[in-house]
Amino acid sequence: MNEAAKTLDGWYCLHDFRTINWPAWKMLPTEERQQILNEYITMLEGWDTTEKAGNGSHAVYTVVGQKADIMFMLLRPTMEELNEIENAFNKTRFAEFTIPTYSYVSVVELSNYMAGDSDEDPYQNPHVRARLYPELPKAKHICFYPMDKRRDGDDNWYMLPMDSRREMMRSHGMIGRSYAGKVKQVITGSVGFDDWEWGVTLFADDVLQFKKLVYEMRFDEVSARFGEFGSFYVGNILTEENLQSFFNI
Ligand code: VOV
Repeated sequence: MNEAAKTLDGWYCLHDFRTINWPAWKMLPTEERQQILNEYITMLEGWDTTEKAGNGSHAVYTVVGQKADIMFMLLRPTMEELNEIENAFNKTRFAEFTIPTYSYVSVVELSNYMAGDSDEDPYQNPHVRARLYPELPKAKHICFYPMDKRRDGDDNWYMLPMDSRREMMRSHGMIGRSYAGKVKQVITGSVGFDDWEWGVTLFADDVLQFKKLVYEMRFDEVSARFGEFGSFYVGNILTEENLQSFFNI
């Protein structure tokens, strides 16, 4: 049997995409809209408390285009907690004015392609921990898409020997590293959890860097030969400061 890459797995991850039912939202009296927003803000403050305690992280972005209006990215130590947050959100009054459009379930993942030989427990390494249990950056922009590695005839990633895969991942990592300080990536594994094999979430203050990075990677063998991609979602951060104007009618 071919050697499977070993993964380190961190926090569980839910990407939740919603459109806003603007016609219904518009029908509400201003005061009621504000009450609903206050309840929503209270929920976000709860998430902030969890984040500050180091027990999870979250990101809230508006989505450009018609695939969704807002997206939540939630990280928690267990699948149960993700489900609890999802259910709690669905029971808020605010959720009554949202329509789910897409969701993605995964877990923060690091593979051992780049790992050196060491006897230490990687889960105790602070650098590894910072990547498995990340505080999501408050970057201006987010880009999310799911992807697979191809399994088709001669282009079957899963039939390649470990050394070939490692070599290609090294090249992938080199391109990625040249975007250090411009794009931060969070790779989440979703084999057995959702319809694609990975979720790719990118954060940047300059939105154009997403296009440059993804385009450059298309010429790199691992993406050129083996990458298969789902829908792309791109958006802008929804902070507490711009939340009022976003929901204002
Ligand atoms: C922002 C830059 C960036 C950087 C630095 C980076 C580096 C690295 C390293 C070093 C490694 C391997 C070890 C590990 O950490 O797991 C990976 C792993 C991975 N990547 Fe990556 N990647 C980036 C960015 C980055 C992008 C933009 C994409 C999408 C590809 C594209 O064509 O659209 C991607 C995908 C992945 C995936 C799906 C995996 C897991 C593959 C597997 O088979 O297991 N990735 N990645």
